[in-house]
Amino acid sequence: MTDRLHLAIIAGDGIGPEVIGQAVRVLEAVLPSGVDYTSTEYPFGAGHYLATGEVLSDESLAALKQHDAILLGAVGGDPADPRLAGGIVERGLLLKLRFALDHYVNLRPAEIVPGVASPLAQPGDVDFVVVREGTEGPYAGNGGVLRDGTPHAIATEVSVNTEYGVERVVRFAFELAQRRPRKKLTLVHKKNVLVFAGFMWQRVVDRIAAEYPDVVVDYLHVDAATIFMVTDPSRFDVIVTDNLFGDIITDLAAAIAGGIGLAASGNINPAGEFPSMFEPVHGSAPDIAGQGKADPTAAIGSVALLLEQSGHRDAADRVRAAVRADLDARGDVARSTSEIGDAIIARLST
Ligand SMILES: NC(=O)C1=CN([C@@H]2O[C@H](COP(=O)(O)OP(=O)(O)OC[C@H]3O[C@@H](n4cnc5c(N)ncnc54)[C@H](O)[C@@H]3O)[C@@H](O)[C@H]2O)C=CC1
Ligand SMILES: CC(C)CC(=O)C(=O)O
Ligand SMILES: [Mg+2]
Repeated sequence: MTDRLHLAIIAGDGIGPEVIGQAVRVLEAVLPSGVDYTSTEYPFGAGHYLATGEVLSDESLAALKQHDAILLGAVGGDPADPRLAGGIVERGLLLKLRFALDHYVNLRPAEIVPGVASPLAQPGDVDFVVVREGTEGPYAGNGGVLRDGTPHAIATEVSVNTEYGVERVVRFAFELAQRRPRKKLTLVHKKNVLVFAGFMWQRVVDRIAAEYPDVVVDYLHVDAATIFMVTDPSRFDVIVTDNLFGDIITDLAAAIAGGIGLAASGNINPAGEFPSMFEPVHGSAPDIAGQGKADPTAAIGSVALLLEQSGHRDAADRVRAAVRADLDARGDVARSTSEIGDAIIARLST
């Protein structure tokens, strides 16, 4: 346990500030009194970029590195705004942070808890964790356009997979699987077509599996994984996968586990060389921004992951218990963002 938490808050765009407002209230309500806690808000996001021209300067990155953890809402503005073309904020801020802070583990748990309705006809057990690689794959920025603007333009987006990068995230996933009761790890890839990267992932999994003989190892092509996530989610325990597949299947995982408004995540730098960053799986949801409709539960669940990673396990458990109690009592009554925050805070045990 660390007794210092100097937190950076990037509330971001759209519903980001709405959900982060509630998440910070919860965090501050559960932090043990002896912790040296400070919070610093940073304005980064699409709005800040449009107002100032800064996405994330080197000085800002250096300032963020001084913190113990980062809590992020969501970034991204109107996709139709030509000034934001090319994912300038998503890539220049969010991905830049994940890469610069070496967040090679993108941890995304999915669980149906009592009181939560799943759209699945027969929900079964949804209780798995996706370990998504966070620094490589097609998101690494290796690509370009030839003959741009002509009828013969060629666009490439190269998936980068290093043995080093794959090995460290696969090892993390095995460690996690070994600590869980079912001890099962599923590699999700597309090795029947993406043979160069897929074979590397499989080879690394096979090699590391020898060190974890009590972990059952499975493989699924990503397309089949989406079938089983809907028809038989109980077959998953820990999933390890690359950056792109992990992005896609975790929105699906969120949907089957009660909705994107509930899905928390952590961008983890396991060795603690750099601050880890915690954020809901969802984006800035411009379609509901400013209406008090956003569910802050995903952001609050991300606070639980932050507390856990910072060594405050009791506080993390208190947040999770309060979220569970609230979900169990929620019913069909529509509540505003702040009403959900109030209800969860009221359920925090002492
Ligand atoms: N980590 C991040 O900062 C991310 C940013 N984005 C960015 O966010 C913007 C919008 O992206 P979309 O593809 O529309 O994905 P989105 O996740 O923002 O929204 C998808 C759907 O889920 C709903 N939704 C999302 N969060 C919710 C919540 N907490 N409560 C209730 N409903 C919620 C939205 O209203 C929308 O109908 C884009 O600019 C995108 O690039 C997208 C994903 C992640
Ligand atoms: C906006 C993307 C860069 C990120 C994303 O969708 C995610 O991490 O889930
Ligand atoms: Mg996503």
